[in-house]
Formats: sequence, structure tokens, C-alpha cells
Amino acid sequence: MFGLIWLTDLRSTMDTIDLLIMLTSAICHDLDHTGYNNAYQINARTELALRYNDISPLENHHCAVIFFQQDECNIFRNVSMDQFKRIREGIIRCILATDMTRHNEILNKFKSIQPCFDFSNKDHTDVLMMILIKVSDISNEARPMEVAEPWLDCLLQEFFNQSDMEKLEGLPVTPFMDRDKVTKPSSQTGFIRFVLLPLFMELKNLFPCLEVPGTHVY
Ligand SMILES: Nc1nc2c(ncn2[C@@H]2O[C@@H]3COP(=O)(O)O[C@H]3[C@H]2O)c(=O)[nH]1
Ligand SMILES: [Zn+2]
Repeated sequence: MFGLIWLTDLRSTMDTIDLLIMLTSAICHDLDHTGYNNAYQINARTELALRYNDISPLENHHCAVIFFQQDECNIFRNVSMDQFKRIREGIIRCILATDMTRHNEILNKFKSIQPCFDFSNKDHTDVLMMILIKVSDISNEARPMEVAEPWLDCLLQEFFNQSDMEKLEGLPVTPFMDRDKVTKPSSQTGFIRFVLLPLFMELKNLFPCLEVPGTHVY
């Protein structure tokens, strides 16, 4: 997120509260993650799923953890009431946008406003902020291989751990997490082609400076 803000020079088009919202959301967006995704939470009827009525249980939890912090851990203790209201609303919007079941909804919204994007229109910048946190969230593959691959290995380990648990508990097995069906290349080619690139390409259309010369994707 920090890199994206710099590369797209958002400091000249968005105000500092929005930058604070984006950076804080990026840092906190997976706070206290259990390592099991929403589908598991819902199918296993975990405490989180019950608490949040199956509605983005993880993302609701990550976000709530931020605002439960008190005293010296409350990073908002010095902001005014009005600023707090705006920051809280923005962080909730950004973190809830990281639920991948909302991927197409948010991407389509961005596509529809893209031709007439206006930085002074709050509806537009709200969608852009959701897109930026989504891009940051799934951007591991945009990093050099020696940085990305160890993190990918951790991700696949987490996936396989979940599908093993689903098998053990007799729950529906999440296909893209099944060690008997997924390999590292098959997982990544599908994810990059169908999820990552369509999202990244839309952001590049708004910010052509994000395209690295000589890497045009057709
Ligand atoms: N297969 C695959 N999935 C990814 C990759 N990066 C992010 N994701 C998925 O996108 C999800 C975004 O939200 P989470 O961080 O909860 O969990 C993440 C993973 O399920 C990747 O490089 N490969
Ligand atoms: Zn998440």
C-alpha cells in the first residue's frame, strides 16, 4: 500500500485522512487471522461465524480488533470526534472490502466509474480505496520471486492445513485448498490469470504510470 501510494502520487490527489485510512487498513486488515477462511468458519459454525451471522466473519473480526484497543494501544486517542468517525467508517469499508467473495462486485463498480473518475467525488475515491487495499492484499506475486515464493509456500501450507481439517471434520472440502488437486503452478497460474491480472489491469488504466515498460500484458 505504501508503495502504491507513492507510485501513483496519491499525496497530491487525496487528503491525509484517506491516506491514514488506507495505510492503517493495510497494516491491520488481517489482525488475529485464524488461518481458516470464511467458508470454513461458516461450515464449521465457529464462534466468529456465529457472532457475525456468517457475514464476512473474518473481516468483521480483523476490523473489530482494531477498535477494541484501549489506552496506550488506541492509535486514535489523539484525533477529534469528527475525524475518528470518518477514519472508523473508512477503515471498516476498506477492511470489509478484502472479503474475496465481494471481488467481482467491487471490481465491477470500479470499472463502471473508471471512464469518468473524479478525485473530488467521494463515491469514486471510496471505491478506489477499496481497490487499492484489494490490490495490496493479493500483491504477493508482484514482488520479486525470491520474496514472493517463500510467502506463497506459507499460503499453500495454510490452504492445505484447512483442507486437511475439512476432511478430518467431514466438512465440504475447498477445492483450491485441496493438496490432492492443487499444485503450486496450477494454483498460481489460475489465480494470476483470473483474479490478480483483471484487477491490476483496471488500476493500471487509471494510473498508466503503474505499467512497467516492456511488460505489457495482452
Ligand atoms: N492462490 C493464491 N491465492 C492468493 C494469493 N494471494 C492472495 N490469495 C488469496 O486471496 C485472499 C485474500 O484474502 P485473505 O488474505 O484472507 O486470503 C487470501 C488468499 O486466499 C496468491 O498468490 N495465490
Ligand atoms: Zn483477509
